[in-house]
Formats: sequence, C-alpha cells, structure tokens
Amino acid sequence: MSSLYGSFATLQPHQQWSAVFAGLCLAIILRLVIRYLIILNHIKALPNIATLYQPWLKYQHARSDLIAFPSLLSSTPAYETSSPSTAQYISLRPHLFHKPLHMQRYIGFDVFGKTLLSTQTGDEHKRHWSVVRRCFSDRQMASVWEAMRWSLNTFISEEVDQGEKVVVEDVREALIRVTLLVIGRKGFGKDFPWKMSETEGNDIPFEESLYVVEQSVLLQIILPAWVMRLLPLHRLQPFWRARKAFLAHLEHMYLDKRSELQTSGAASSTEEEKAPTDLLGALVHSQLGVEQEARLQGGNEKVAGLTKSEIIGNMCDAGHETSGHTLGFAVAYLALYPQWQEEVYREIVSACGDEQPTYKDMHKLPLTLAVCLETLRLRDIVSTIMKEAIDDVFVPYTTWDAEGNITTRTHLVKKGSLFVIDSSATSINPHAWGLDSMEFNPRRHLGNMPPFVSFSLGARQCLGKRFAEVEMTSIVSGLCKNFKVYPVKSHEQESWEEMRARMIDSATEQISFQPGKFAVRLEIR
Ligand code: HEM
Repeated sequence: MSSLYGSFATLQPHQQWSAVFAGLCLAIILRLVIRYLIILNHIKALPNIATLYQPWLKYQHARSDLIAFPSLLSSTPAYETSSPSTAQYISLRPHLFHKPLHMQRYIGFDVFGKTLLSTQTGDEHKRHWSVVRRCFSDRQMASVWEAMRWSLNTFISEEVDQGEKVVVEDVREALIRVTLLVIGRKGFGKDFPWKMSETEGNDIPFEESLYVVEQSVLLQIILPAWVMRLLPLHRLQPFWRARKAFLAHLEHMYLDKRSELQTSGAASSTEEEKAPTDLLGALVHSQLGVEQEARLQGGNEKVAGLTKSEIIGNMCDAGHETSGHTLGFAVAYLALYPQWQEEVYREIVSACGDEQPTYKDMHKLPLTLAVCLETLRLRDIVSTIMKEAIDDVFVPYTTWDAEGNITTRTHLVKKGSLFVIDSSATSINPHAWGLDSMEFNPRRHLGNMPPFVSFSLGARQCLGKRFAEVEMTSIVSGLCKNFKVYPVKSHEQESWEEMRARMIDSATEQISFQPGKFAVRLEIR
C-alpha cells in the first residue's frame, strides 16, 4: 500500500488527477457490475428456492411448511411459507402485509412507467386499479379470444409448412410470438403485419423496437437507460436505441388515441359499447372517464386517474409472457398425455359441434380451461409472491411427523419481515392437493379444490386472470379442435419418461418460469 502511495507521490500533479479520475471510473464500473450481478441473481431466483423441479422437496425434508431463511434485502429475518392456509392468510390480509416495493422485482416492473402491479396497497393502488380494471370488460374478453385465434391461425399458416402434418420446432418461441402478436393487435390496436409509419424523428419502426425490447427485457429491467447509453459497450447501444424509440412510439400513440377519442365523442360516453377493445384505447377511454367524473364532481381533472407515464407503464405490463409460457407447458402436457387431448376434443365437439369454439362457448369448456389451470398448478409461472409484514403478526403453519400426523401451529412474524409465498410448492402440497398432487389431472379443477395461488389471492390478485384464462382457452380449444398434438422424440430410442423430463423439467427461470426448447408435431384431425 505504502509503495503504491510512494509511486503516486512521484507523479506530476496532472498525472495524479488522471490517476484519481481513472480510479473513480473503475470504482463506478465495479459498483455497477456488482449491482448488476446482485440484481441478476435476485431476479432469476431467491437462492433458497432453488428446488425448481421439485419445489415441495424442501418442505418434505423439514416436515414443516414454514422455513426460515435470511432475506437478501432486509436485515430482519424472513420466512418462507407454503401451506395454503398460510398463503391464503397472507394474501387475504392487505392491512397486515404490504408489497415490498424496494425489491428489485417491483422496481424492475416500473422500467417504462409506474404500473398497477408495483403500487403500494392503499390509495395508490386504488387510483391505478380504478382506471385499469375497466379494460377487462366482457367485450374486451370476446375480442381477446378472437385475436388469439387469429394469431394462432396466422402462425400456423405462415410459419409452418401447409399439409397434413406440421412440426413446430420450438414451441416456447412459437407461443411467445402468438401472444406477442395479440399484444400488438389487442394491446396497441395495430393490425399485423405492422405497416406503421415511423413516428416523427424516430427512425426505428414500432414493430422493431417492440421486438428488440422484448428480446432484451431482462437487461432493460436491470440496467438504467443512462447506463446503457453511456457504457462504451457496442452491443448495448441497439437495446438503448430500441428502448428510446419504443417509449417515443408509445407516447405518440397515447397522445393520438387521446385526441382521437376526444374528437369522436367516445371519450364522453360511459357506455361500455363505445369503449375501444384494444388495451391502449380502453385504458385511455377509462382515463378520460375518470377525468370526466372528477370534473362533474367539481374535482381537479388534471390530477384524476393516471399520468401519461403511468398509462404507458400499465400498457407495457399487459403480460404476454406469463400466458405464453403457461401455454408452452400446456402443449407439452397435451402432447405427452393424448388421453386428455381426446377428452378436451370431446368436450369441444359436444359444446360446438362442427363449428369452431368462440368466446360465447367458453362457459361450456370447463375441462379445456382446467387443462391450463392444471398446467399452471404443476408449472407455476410466477413462482414467488413477495409480501412484507407491516405489524407483528402470528401466521398459521403446519408440521407433521413420520406417520403423517399433522399439527397446526402459529409463528410470530416480526414487523418488517419479508415473506415469500412459494406458490410453486403451495400448489403441489400433498396435504392440500392429495397424495396424487404431482399427477397431471385437469379434472381436479372441476370440483371443490384448495385455494389456488398461481394468480395470487385477495385484493392484490392478478387483475388479468380472466384475460389470461380467455387467451389460454382460446388457443387450447383451437389446437385440440383442429389438430392432434404429438411429441417429437430427440432420438429414436427416447423413452416417454425421458421425453417428459426434456419437455417439462428442462424449464428455466428467467423473469418467469419458462419451458425449455422442444418440438411437437401437429396432425390435422
Ligand atoms: C398465466 C398467466 C398469468 C399469471 C400466472 C399471472 C399471475 C399473477 C400474479 C401471481 C400476480 C401477483 C403478483 C404479485 O403480487 O407480486 C399478478 C398480478 C397482476 N397481473 Fe397477472 N398473471 C397472468 C397474466 C396476466 C395478464 C395476461 C395480465 C394483463 C393483461 C395480468 C395483469 C396483472 C396485473 C395488472 C397485476 C397486478 C394486480 C394488482 O396488484 O392489483 N396478468 N399476476
């Protein structure tokens, strides 16, 4: 150290300044790299929830569904819980458990503007919720169904060889494209293929900016825009430019939609039939309605509802990834379990005869929806739901002995503790779902069932639940009505068990849990 100081002292003053400057730059870069690695690790998985493929195993070993583990971000002890009663207890008590908004998962969601998902329970949540909830009307759902079918047909006719048999080489990629197309059409109200003119001063077309942002979403969440801009890394520049262009397009589209609705008079109509069926249009229509209500009540319309950046944030949160990945797993299960394909096919034929299923038929297709829910139960997409205790609180949990005798207990959780509802494990807890909890059996969703936490529960449960259910039922019914789905072996001798492990268990955790690469063969019925 002293020799380092000695060498420093021998330098000329301007060289000393340069050395200090270089040292500072190095320290900043080092800090950024460390932050990047911590956040990456944090987003991808909490270290203790590493049992991705057998999420119940750690509870089975502990003979308890309450396991303590130190939180990454809080100095207070944190607890992980999986019992449905505990998960339900926490989810249904928003006055005791808030969202830990300091966690990167929620900070990351706000990258394009504040979203409903990352608002704190209370006034802020109510303000967002009152605008966003109006986008999920029955009319919206009917058009989501149609858009999904259109997107699936577009994909099948454009991307795979026409004929009696077609092979989809990468099911995950295909279904993400199908759901992304729907977000394009249903989200931004744009027909495909996009022929959008470029926004003034923006040289990257909207379609391109959306695809690049989608491809680099993890980076977009982790790295602030100014870091992407300033870091002298050649490969980061396209991501930064796409993000800038994407936001500029969205702002342009928002302002256009606002003035279009105001000029057409649709803005002043509260009738549901006048609301646009694309998500951006519905959001703007809802926002204009909230402003009008505030005006009529003598309030300040300028502060009513959401700001421009909040509308854009909520727009970007119109999840295609969650439904896309669930559908990827559902196709794997259908291919592996042909008996369920046949049952679903019979249900569709008895509900719709020779016609293609429409949204009006959805209530007659409970088994088709159950296939999607059962997929989600076994391959929970979100995996972890974070909560923070805002007061000292006793939570229920259970332990059991070697003979299986169950004892119900309570545990004192200190104010400020961080909770992770382990939804992957909760949904396969044999004490709640039965000893066959690991088996793929969609029929279990048709009767009484334990609380299902994959969409969360209570006041903060998924607002897009119905949207996702409609998207998934539309695709699964469309596939099963028109095709038989077969798995494609990776080599001639591959057994069913090996295929299952490859298609289901090769999943990875990115922003959400996602299937690995696998192919299926579709044969026209
Ligand atoms: C299979 C598909 C989906 C699953 C499994 C899912 C799951 C979830 C979960 C677990 C939460 C709670 C997250 C938390 O508290 O940290 C949530 C919240 C939310 N989801 Fe979904 N989601 C899905 C699809 C969608 C779709 C398609 C949309 C929109 C079109 C959507 C919109 C939302 C919104 C707005 C919230 C925040 C609700 C609030 O905090 O009040 N979700 N979702």
